[in-house]
Amino acid sequence: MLGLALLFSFVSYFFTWQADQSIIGLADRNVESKNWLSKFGSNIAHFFIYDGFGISSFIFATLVTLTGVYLFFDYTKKQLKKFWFWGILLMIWFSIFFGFFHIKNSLLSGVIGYEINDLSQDYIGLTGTILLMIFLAIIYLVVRLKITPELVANTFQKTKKSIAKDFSSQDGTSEIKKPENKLNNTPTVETSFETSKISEEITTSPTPETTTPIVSTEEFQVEIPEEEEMEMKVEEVTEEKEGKKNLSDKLVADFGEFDPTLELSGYKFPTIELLKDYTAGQGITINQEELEENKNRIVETLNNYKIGIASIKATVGPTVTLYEIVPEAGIRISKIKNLEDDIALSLSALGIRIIAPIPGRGTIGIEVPNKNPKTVSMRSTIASPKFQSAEMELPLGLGKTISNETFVVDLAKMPHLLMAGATGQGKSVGLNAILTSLLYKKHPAEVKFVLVDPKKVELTLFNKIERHFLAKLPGDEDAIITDTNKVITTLNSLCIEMDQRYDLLKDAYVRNIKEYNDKFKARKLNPEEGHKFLPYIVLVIDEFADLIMTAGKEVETPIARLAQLARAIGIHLIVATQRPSVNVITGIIKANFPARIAFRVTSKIDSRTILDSGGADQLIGRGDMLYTQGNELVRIQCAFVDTPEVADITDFIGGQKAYPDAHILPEYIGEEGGTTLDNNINERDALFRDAAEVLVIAQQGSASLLQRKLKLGYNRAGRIIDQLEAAGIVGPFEGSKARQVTVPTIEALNQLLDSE
Ligand SMILES: Nc1ncnc2c1ncn2[C@@H]1O[C@H](COP(=O)(O)OP(=O)(O)OP(=O)(O)O)[C@@H](O)[C@H]1O
Repeated sequence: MLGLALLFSFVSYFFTWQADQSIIGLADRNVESKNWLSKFGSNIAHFFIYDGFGISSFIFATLVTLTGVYLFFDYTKKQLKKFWFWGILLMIWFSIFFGFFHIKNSLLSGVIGYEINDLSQDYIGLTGTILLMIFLAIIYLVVRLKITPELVANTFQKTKKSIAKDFSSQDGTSEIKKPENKLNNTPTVETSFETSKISEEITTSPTPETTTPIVSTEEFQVEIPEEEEMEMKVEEVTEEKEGKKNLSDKLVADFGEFDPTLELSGYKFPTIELLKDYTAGQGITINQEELEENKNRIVETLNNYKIGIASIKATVGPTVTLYEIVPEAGIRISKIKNLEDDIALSLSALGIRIIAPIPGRGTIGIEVPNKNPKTVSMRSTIASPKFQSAEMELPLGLGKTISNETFVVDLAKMPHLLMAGATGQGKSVGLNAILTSLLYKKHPAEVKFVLVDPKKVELTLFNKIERHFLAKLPGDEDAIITDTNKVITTLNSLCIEMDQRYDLLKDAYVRNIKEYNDKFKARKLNPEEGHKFLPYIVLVIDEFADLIMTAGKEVETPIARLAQLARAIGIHLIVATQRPSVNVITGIIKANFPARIAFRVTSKIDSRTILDSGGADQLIGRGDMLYTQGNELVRIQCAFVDTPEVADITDFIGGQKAYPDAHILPEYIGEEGGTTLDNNINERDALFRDAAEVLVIAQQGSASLLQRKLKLGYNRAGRIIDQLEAAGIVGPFEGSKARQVTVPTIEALNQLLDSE
């Protein structure tokens, strides 16, 4: 508004200045001003125009208006600053410039313009002043308006061309010659620019005076690059980009991301109603009497041993209650730990566990079993928000912790799980809970199970979901493996699958299955090059001890290999065993299974084997378990899922549309599959002789020996063994035992081979 007021008063000042001049500065109210804004207008206009910068004060008024607009609309302040800087300079330049015409009209330059002009004429003379002004004008044009000599030359050339065109198409030559001459005669644009300015400023209103020539030159400036240079460049860039904007983007745009679940798009996840709610109406009831009683006994027992307690706190869990005590200052923790049995005796309870100290809390924990333990139902675990909202690749809802929190872990992060527990302590229920968790969270396209069940009865229910969730060897009837020999073949087949997956990952330049699948979903990997969506494979082995007993190293070696390498390509192992003795859970297996679950075991030694510490021997059974992932132990009450519930779930899934077959694992031609005993010398492996020597020296016909000594893959070693059998160097397959070597010495071997 101030800017507009200035503009109005400036404009009207031109008509009324002579009349108002006499009243300037007078505060007399009787005197009237003819200015549109009365005395304010005449005073302010007089100050700016007469005493200040003359006609160029309009630039100032414009700047003030512009500032108002910028502030009102909250535009960038940087641009505004630029306007002010150049506006003020332009105002000074014009007021000095109009100083030349001061005599004719004193309003043009204002006092400041006139004085500066006069001063400079005194010092550098009229010519000097004119040259200086021209110099300043050139600077303004080049710096502010970016009008460079090249641009001017270009403009001239263009105009020349168009004139020449017109010239050839028209007859009236004299008319066109005129402007051409004019253009040629003016060597720089500045001079022509200035003359046009002068004439315009004197005759017309001052506001457009400065802008008209500028705008016209700007138009020129923009036109040239747009027509000649810019377009060419833009075309090139976009062409290149579009060419490179890979096929995948186009495919995704056309078909959307690849959806692995498409084939079974109508698949319905099992509903929560299929699970029973064992806790219905139970809730967590706190038995105050029991709590008080236990507390008193703990305090009493400790007092008997002269251990004072500063404070005691209880947390009631589903099966055990944790009493956290803070001993008085100066009490040794080891003293309390040594009293474990005495406290157990005084509480007359099984399964007391003392945690001294509880990591991260600074207290000592005494876990005492509840008189009335609660069952944690699978239903409550699955329905818990923690499980439902778990953003995990393979979420497992294991049960509830001592503070009644649902315990959910990611199998993909573990990356393999070892479970141990004496018979009847809840191991099979635990396995079912794990499988149920995955069935509730994963689509059949995302995960496949390889189930090994030497007991033959534990996992049979899962047969019903064979064509949805199970993986099997080609040609096999049953997907659930119960036969030891099949286990060896399956494990080796998984090793081949692992190698193949690593090759795919390598080709796709990714490091793990998640990145690979993401890339595949984004259609960046070509299925024609062998790429495919890779489901997670979960290998579950029940009764591992039984397997080790019958197959020994033949099972251990591929398991160790899978455990070491398979995490990145999405093969995860869950191994359960009754007897966690050291010859079952060997060092190499232990090292690769950081996540472990221990149900109740019978001895401290077993507990140490599985957990590397005691504690599992003090559990109370029935799903009471300890979980570790390499660091501290967490006591969990395993979720309970009964066989009829599992049957319902597998019925529900099995009744839906399925894939034509189970997921087929790669074929493994091992020792067992050596049916083609064709003794063809020409088709022998290049390492045939070396392999024969290795076996003869070792007097042991095993494929894994060849793999180790000659650094071979399973496939190749198996093939060589077949060839050796065909050549009569090793005996036939003998189950878990290594084959017999029929050639006693190297000399005999050489003789045999040379005579062939
Ligand atoms: N989480 C649990 N909550 C309540 N009860 C449980 C739980 N887990 C197991 N039980 C009880 O313990 C019994 C034995 O469990 P389970 O069959 O899982 O034992 P196991 O360790 O697999 O035995 P085995 O090794 O002989 O197969 C179950 O029938 C059930 O009554």
